[in-house]
Amino acid sequence: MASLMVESTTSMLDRWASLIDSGKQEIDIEIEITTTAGEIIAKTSFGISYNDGKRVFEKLRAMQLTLFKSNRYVGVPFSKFMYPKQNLEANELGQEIDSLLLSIITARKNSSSGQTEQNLLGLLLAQNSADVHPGKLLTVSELVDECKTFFFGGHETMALALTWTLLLLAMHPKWQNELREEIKQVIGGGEIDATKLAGLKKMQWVMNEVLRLYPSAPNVQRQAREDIRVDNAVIPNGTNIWIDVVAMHHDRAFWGDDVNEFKPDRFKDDLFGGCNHKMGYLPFGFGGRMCVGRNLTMMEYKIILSLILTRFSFSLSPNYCHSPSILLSLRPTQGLPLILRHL
Ligand code: HEM
Repeated sequence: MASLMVESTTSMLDRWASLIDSGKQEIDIEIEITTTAGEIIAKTSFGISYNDGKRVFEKLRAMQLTLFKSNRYVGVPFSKFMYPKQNLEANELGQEIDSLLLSIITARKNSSSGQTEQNLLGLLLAQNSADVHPGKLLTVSELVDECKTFFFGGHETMALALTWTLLLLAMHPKWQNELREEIKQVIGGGEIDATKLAGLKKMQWVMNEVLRLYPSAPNVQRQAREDIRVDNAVIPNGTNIWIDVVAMHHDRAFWGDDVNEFKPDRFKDDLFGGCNHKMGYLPFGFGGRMCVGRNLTMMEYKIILSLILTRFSFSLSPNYCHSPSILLSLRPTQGLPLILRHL
């Protein structure tokens, strides 16, 4: 997987280099990184090219926009009658996405190398045979659902974590230099060796701090399975609960007076960044449903950021307009224009 990540990132950075050489120093980083993260998940998880996955991404994005308008009413009785147009659109998009994914799965099943490929889809198909798990097979619609979660969950949150990182590093050039120094010491000048990535400790603090200030998954959902008493309030069985991660990560009572400052070293000696509540830091959720992609995220984040930092320095464009907004994920709604320079 690491070599596929390096390949996609390098072609993005070569494109940036050509743009700079042709006199265009300002680049909208958010679009660039989202496209590259999409290409990486398409290749590493499904063994397909970005162009083949592109239609799925486009439909998923359209569905995200449609659902966002009505998603606060998930679980509210009769809510589907409140937004009939959006619900109809979302249903149609859902069916189109299902059939696109189904055609990817069918093509893989029918290909000679399909079930032996070492990517998520290859492994899912190989495991999903009666010889390996008698009686416990996934249905086709469950396979489609798994693929959908990975397609969507596997690139946007990741791309946003990097986008917010580049914003904060552009605002704190001291941290760009600290990370460059660390990359030099840990990785050296040659090709990236994935086994050395764990040594990038400061980069890990930076990632943790970025996900604290701008958690790309801004809330986590749960459903009460029994009546739950919290002080004097009772949350009735069956209630859908949205846990506001952004609010918790910005709570002065948990983090202290410097809560809104970018201070990666708060994670230096503490995995929870000095938060005084054991459930106060939840960028990847918690418990049995915690993000299954978090180790992959750390690897991809470190590879892409190392490659960027060793080729370019960057600062914020005067055209940047700070507008974080929740559209299922936490996004910079006006993009992230940066001024890039060759190192
Ligand atoms: C910065 C990057 C990422 C963030 C912030 C993030 C965040 C999250 C969060 C908050 C959840 C819900 C956890 C819960 O309910 O407790 C989740 C679930 C999930 N994530 Fe991620 N994620 C990231 C990257 C990825 C990647 C790269 C993949 C796949 C390659 C992925 C796949 C999934 C899947 C499949 C689930 C559902 C797990 C389940 O329900 O059992 N995520 N993620």
